[in-house]
Amino acid sequence: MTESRMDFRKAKFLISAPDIAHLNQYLPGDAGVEIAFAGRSNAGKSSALNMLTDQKGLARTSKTPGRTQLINVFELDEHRRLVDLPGYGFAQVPLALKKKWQYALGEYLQERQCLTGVVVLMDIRHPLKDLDMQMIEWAVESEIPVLALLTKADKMKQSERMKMINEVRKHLGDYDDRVKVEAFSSLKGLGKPKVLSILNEWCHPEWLMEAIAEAEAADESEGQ
Ligand SMILES: Nc1nc2c(ncn2[C@@H]2O[C@H](COP(=O)(O)OP(=O)(O)OP(=O)(O)O)[C@@H](O)[C@H]2O)c(=O)[nH]1
Repeated sequence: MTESRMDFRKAKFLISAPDIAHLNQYLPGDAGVEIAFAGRSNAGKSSALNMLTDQKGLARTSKTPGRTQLINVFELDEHRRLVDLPGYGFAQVPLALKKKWQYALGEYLQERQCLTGVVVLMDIRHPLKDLDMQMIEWAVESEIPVLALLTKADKMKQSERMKMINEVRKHLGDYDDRVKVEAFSSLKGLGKPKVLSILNEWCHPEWLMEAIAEAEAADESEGQ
């Protein structure tokens, strides 16, 4: 049986694609499991990916909002990938360019069959903006589980942090278990074990485990 604990430190950069057409060209088949990281520009997507994989330079971080303009794909193993999506909601970008990224983002979300879970990253100091809510609602409607990650949690005192987590949980309470809410700090590692455990669960859907077990059984009987 295949090991059921992912080693996220093994993540490696696979490709950057400007749109889904390029993604399908590089990665044909739309198969396996993809976990996407989405959020407003500057929410901390790249920093979170680096912290979760213990690799400082895996995803490019920046003080300038709007740096992640491409769909960046990182491979965990032959069946599973993490995806850094273009940030949304950044005003200071020429409209034509913004439309191009937002189109690529929408296209990815709508067309990607292997999308198994979405991490929606929001700065803990101002979460649940309109576009975040749209993203969460879209995922729930599409029956894709969501992890609402409140980033930069180190910028708040523990008591304020707990208050904010509870407020966000209350606000998203109607979605029950379909939307989980956690606080996170890429700077301090706060929330990391909890997030890794959720990602690990998403990496092992029953259908994939069955497919892997079947393939292994077929290999074994061929080898006999
Ligand atoms: N204090 C603190 N700063 C953080 C944290 N995570 C990210 N930052 C900072 O926030 C800024 C944006 O982080 P990125 O990880 O580049 O954000 P992004 O969402 O990938 O940004 P885009 O490329 O615009 O989509 C950087 O200056 C980071 O150093 C955190 O947990 N704590």
